[in-house]
Amino acid sequence: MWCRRLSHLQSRLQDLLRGRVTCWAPQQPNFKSLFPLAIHWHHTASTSLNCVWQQHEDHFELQYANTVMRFDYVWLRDHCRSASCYNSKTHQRSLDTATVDLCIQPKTIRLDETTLFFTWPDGHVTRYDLDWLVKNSYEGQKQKVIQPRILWNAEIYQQAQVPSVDFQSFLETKEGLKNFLQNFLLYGIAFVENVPPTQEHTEKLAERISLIRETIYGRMWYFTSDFSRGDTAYTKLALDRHTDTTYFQEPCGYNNYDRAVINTVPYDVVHRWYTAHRTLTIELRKPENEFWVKLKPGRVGAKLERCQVLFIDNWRVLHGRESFTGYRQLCGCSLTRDDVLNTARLLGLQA
Ligand SMILES: C[N+](C)(C)CCCC[C@H](N)C(=O)O
Ligand SMILES: O=C(O)CCC(=O)C(=O)O
Ligand SMILES: [Fe+2]
Repeated sequence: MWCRRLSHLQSRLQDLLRGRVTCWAPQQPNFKSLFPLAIHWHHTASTSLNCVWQQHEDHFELQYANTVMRFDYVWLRDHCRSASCYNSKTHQRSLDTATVDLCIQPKTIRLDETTLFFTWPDGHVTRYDLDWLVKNSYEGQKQKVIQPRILWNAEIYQQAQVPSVDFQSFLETKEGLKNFLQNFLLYGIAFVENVPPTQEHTEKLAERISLIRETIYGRMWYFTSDFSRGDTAYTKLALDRHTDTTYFQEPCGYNNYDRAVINTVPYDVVHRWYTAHRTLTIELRKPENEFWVKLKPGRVGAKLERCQVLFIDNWRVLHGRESFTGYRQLCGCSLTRDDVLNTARLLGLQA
């Protein structure tokens, strides 16, 4: 009898969790006697809402919008949006999380239309809209569409024929900026064309999407092969693929030239690192993984021509150059990742 009831109960619970049952009352009057811990399954009045929830000993379980979510009670108290717990003007928490009892459980839970009301032992009431819970739950986040990233090699990128964005459109239209950022997020590189070949215009472009990051090389850098800095970038030498500023606590990404002495791990770990480094380097140096771009010069002699600006996501794409002869000048800057992603999000992109 016990195992039958149990299997019967389990199958009903599974039905419930799979959303096949929208409202279900225990079959036997002495249902509570079956389990030491009564399982409170609650359901909505209208089946259209199709919301089922259960108050467990240590968490709250909610099935809604085809998602089964589980919430810790401290989390439910901590994320309260009541006037005393949350500053809706600044979107900041006023509640001191450290004052929430880690063993807190709601005294009552009530669903009214699409709002759940949790009443806590001290009488405080927290209300959650069901859609807010889906959007902010761990299970809801997992389903969220994340910004796709297209992994590419030279052939894939060339075939993609990714359009550059024109300088004017990038600076003056939301569409132009959004298209640029969409490509940048997808591929990790993106071009702006027809840019007047001046540091000021390059700076204007950069400030359109981010704050400019001041580094030891200055805010906007304008450099040539004059060895004005003790760095091979300021020479005519070829530079193998790399990213810059790896010696900073908040680097753009990693770089073999600037790598300091490895002395933070014992020799056997060092050897594993070299093996991994070799695997990565071999992959990076495969010709099919190299995309060569001949940057259009903006100034040839006294002649000024509009040129292009290349944005690189240093966390995804490395850069380098061939050795060269003659005079060559490059202007650019480093951007702060948070601000680039923030601009993309403000335009509705998943960044
Ligand atoms: C010339 N420019 C200012 C662009 C940066 C030079 C960076 C040099 C250094 N090797 C590094 O990788 O950080
Ligand atoms: O000269 C170039 O094209 C790039 C040099 C470089 O990698 C750098 O300055 O960080
Ligand atoms: Fe570099």
